[in-house]
Amino acid sequence: MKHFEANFDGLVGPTHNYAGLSFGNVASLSNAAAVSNPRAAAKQGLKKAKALADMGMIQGILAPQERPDLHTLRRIGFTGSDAEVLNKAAKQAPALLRACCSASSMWTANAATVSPSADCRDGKLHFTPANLVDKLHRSIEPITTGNILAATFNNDKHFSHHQHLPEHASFGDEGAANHTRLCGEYGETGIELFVYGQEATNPTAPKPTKYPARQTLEASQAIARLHQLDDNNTVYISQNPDVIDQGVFHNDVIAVGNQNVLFYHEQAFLDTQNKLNEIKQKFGDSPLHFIEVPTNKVGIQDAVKSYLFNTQIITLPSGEMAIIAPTNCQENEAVHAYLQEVVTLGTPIKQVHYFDVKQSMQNGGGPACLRLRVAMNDTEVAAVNQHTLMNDVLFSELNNWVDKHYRDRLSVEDLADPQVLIESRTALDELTQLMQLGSVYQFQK
Ligand SMILES: NCCC[C@H](NC(=O)CCC(=O)O)C(=O)O
Repeated sequence: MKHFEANFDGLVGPTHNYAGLSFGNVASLSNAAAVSNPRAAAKQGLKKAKALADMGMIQGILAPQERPDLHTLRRIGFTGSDAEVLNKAAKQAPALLRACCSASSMWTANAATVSPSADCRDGKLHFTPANLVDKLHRSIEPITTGNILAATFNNDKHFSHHQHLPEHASFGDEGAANHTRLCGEYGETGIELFVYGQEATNPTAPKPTKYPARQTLEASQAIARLHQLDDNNTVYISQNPDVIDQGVFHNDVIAVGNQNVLFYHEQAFLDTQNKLNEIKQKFGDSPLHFIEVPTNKVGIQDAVKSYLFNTQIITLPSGEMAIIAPTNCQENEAVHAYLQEVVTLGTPIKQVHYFDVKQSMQNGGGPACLRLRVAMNDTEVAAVNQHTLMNDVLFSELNNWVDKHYRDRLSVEDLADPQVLIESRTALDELTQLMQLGSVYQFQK
């Protein structure tokens, strides 16, 4: 049996915009009200996804969500025709309208936590959509995320889909962005690392003071129970609250792992040495590479700005590992120098590839945010909805679809335009046919 790690990238939706919705996410706040280019954003994402497929990786695409979210606007009391609902919301509660228009589901690292079958007692691959309760605009994602995941991984024999955790701050869950898996070969049982920002039921535990901690220990533990993980293969690590207060709103802004490599900033965690020892002890005797980046080489601000750690580390078919980095890393002197050095350190990382994902970066989403990792064996890959897998045909179909439906300019004022809603629904309806997803959206029910 062969094993792979697939990446499922979020297709950027037609309403991609800069609304400044994510307090604690420096890029989102600093680009608030900038004019976006949804067409360029979608194409930047597709280009990265296709490049990975061309490198021999299994690459999938997850469909975007329906925005503006008329269902939520009606649920909070706006009435009338669709155009009237948009108009009333724009006049009476513009901030709520903006929250209902974000294309934030594109960051599929926050779509769900995924545990491969080798780690789970029942031998199935488990998915739990993230509840994303810390941010209003993201808290409206999980139900449709669950629909899209079920339509993509549509085989009950191999895939187990859970409901998102209870919608309360005690269970704040941001999905795979706070979850890393270390393993030997992808098919071997791995060590699942859960990184949290606060303990909901222990008020004296460390937590940030300026910005919110989006992930709780209680949420991480609930996921581990649901996914039937073994305690001997699970490690819980507290994020360093000081770095959350400097803009590290998810662990994947400061650490990333792949197979036997953990790449992290020296300030990423609390109790680092003990946690590294626990990982080593649970990982066993095979070689493990901890690549710790010191502050005197790359400071937290440089890491947050460049997204050095929001890179993907992938294992190429040759066995070599490559870092998939945003071009922003090339533009930062200290980070670029570090990346030139990292391939010489004698670790499995031998290559760095740069991609322009600036439309996403301006909202705080780098290459790693744009993808959900799903380690699978060949039987499981065969059980995936094949119309979601990237190849020459899907790439050209999706590019044509974007050209046909997406605007190249969108401001927050445009979000109230009923025409944007019509364009978005027309596009998504066509997409569900193209990717054979069935009716995953409210407007299709
Ligand atoms: N993993 C990266 C997630 C980025 C995302 N940004 C946003 O939602 C910004 C949206 C806006 O401000 O328009 C977030 O913070 O959850």
